[in-house]
Amino acid sequence: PPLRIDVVTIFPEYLEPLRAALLGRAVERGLLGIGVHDLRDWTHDVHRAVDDAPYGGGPGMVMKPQVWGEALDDVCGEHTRLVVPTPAGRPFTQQTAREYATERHLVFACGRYEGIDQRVLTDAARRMPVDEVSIGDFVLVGGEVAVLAMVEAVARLLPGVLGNPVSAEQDSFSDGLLEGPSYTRPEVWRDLAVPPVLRSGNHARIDRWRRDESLTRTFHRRPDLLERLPEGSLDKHDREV
Ligand SMILES: Nc1cc(-c2ccc3ccn(Cc4ccccc4)c3c2)n[nH]1
Repeated sequence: PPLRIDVVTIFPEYLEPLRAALLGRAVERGLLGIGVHDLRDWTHDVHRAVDDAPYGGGPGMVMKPQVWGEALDDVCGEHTRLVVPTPAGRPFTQQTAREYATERHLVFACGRYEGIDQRVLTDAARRMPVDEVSIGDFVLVGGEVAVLAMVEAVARLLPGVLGNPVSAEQDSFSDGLLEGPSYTRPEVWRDLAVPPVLRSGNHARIDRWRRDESLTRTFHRRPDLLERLPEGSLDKHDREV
């Protein structure tokens, strides 16, 4: 059965982009299921309160455990992995996306304010795997944008979602290096010419040139990725680049 994704948020409209374009069509074609739920549907008070002041003081508000507990009781099932975006999370990487693409059911809990009462995650972890994940070392206002990014990264790995599956394999991060530059017509644009090797038809030379571009770009922009390459990833020529 296709992967099912549910998102719980106080701003369901923030997740509308999941209904558009490539992802929207994949849902229409039954390649994955997406449900978006308004957290306030699980409130019982007239003000539909989802937040309260933090114990111990400090700025901002914290999301109430009771409301989240009831929402997750309804939305999560026996095959659910709960994913909670947070600045304090483990890094979400392409490897994480690959793992999530093999799951049966992902529930994304979108926090706002200063976050969700920690007991919600502690309680959920009694029944299901719970991942607190960060999409990068920058601070957002809530989890919704992080969920949009993660859902897109996961969905594109699902069979049939991308037009040309090959490009998912030659991912920026599949050989551990950054993608090099890309070019298309015209051959000269604002007096800038396409690198002649790409028009040579010599595919061995083209592949070597592209790999050299990837190595150079990775060395300059993400030297950390070069440290983490598996042994033997770089041949003698690579090292000379
Ligand atoms: N990678 C990443 C994730 C987030 C994120 C995710 C969920 C929430 C829920 C509330 N906030 C605001 C917040 C700001 C600072 C400290 C604590 C909470 C969130 C931020 N920011 N950056």
